Amino acid sequence: MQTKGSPSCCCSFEDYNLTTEWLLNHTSQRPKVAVICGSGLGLLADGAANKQTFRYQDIPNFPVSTVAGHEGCLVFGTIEDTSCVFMQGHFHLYEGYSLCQVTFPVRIFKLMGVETVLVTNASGAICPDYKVGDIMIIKDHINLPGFAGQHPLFGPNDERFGTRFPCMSDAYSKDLRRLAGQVCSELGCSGFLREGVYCMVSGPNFETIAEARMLQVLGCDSVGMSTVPEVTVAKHCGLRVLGLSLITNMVSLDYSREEKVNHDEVLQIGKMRAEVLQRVVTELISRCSINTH
Ligand SMILES: O=P(O)(O)O[C@@H]1C[C@H](O)[C@@H](CO)O1
Ligand SMILES: Nc1nc2[nH]cnc2c(=O)[nH]1
Repeated sequence: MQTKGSPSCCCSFEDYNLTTEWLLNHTSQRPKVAVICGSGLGLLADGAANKQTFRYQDIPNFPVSTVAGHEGCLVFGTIEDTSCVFMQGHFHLYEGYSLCQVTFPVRIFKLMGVETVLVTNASGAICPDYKVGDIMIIKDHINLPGFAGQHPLFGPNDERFGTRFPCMSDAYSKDLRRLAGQVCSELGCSGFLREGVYCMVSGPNFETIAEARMLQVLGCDSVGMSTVPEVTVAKHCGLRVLGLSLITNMVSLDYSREEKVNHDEVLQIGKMRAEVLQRVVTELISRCSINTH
């Protein structure tokens, strides 16, 4: 596999197979659900039993995490009867990875037999009604880097994974969104639960005020630097997807605002909501297997 920064797909089917075989030979778990933990949300794996952990650096072909709040571990475990895999830390374009590398684990999960992917992230609120600490069920997304030619499915299409022109109008499973809403209200989260549109920008800088205003006009409720490539690749290869975004800060839409967002604040809000998010994720997974596509 090529290293950082390749413009289109740099991973061959053999690369994916090699990593899949390695993992299948090193764990007896056969995960059905994969959870991708966003910034500061690695604790989501704590609800699993029978855990087995691999560091990314020890897994052949796996990228490594370079950002604070991303532990860089793949954790296998079980929640009730469901075998799961958790990514404690995921990869970003701004780290210098190609989108093929960013999304590499998703295809590994597919080859391992995963059927459902639960993506989580930290994002800033564009919608002025949102509050810090809100949990937003992702209803839809805007792939801003994709508009500019940074797309994970660029290059020759491998039909073994999916079609050349995947439909994205139903990227986030309606059934899973409904289930997430139910679980959140049963767990007492209705007061800080939202459903909205997530927009990906490449980062690493946070938005200028003019950019934030543009995103608001475009219909975005929140903005972050991840998730969309993973969801696109997951949908391409037929996985069903649920996305949960933790609102960690309000994005400035006004030149008079004095607050300045920073990554430490993002991680701090992650810590504040980690426990409740963990309960939501654990409950969702335990009910996932009895809810079909
Ligand atoms: O990895 P996610 O998308 O959860 O984290 C967001 C985007 C940046 O990585 C980081 C900025 O604080 O938070
Ligand atoms: N682009 C972007 N990413 C974020 N991740 C967490 N907060 C933010 C934000 O305000 N903007």
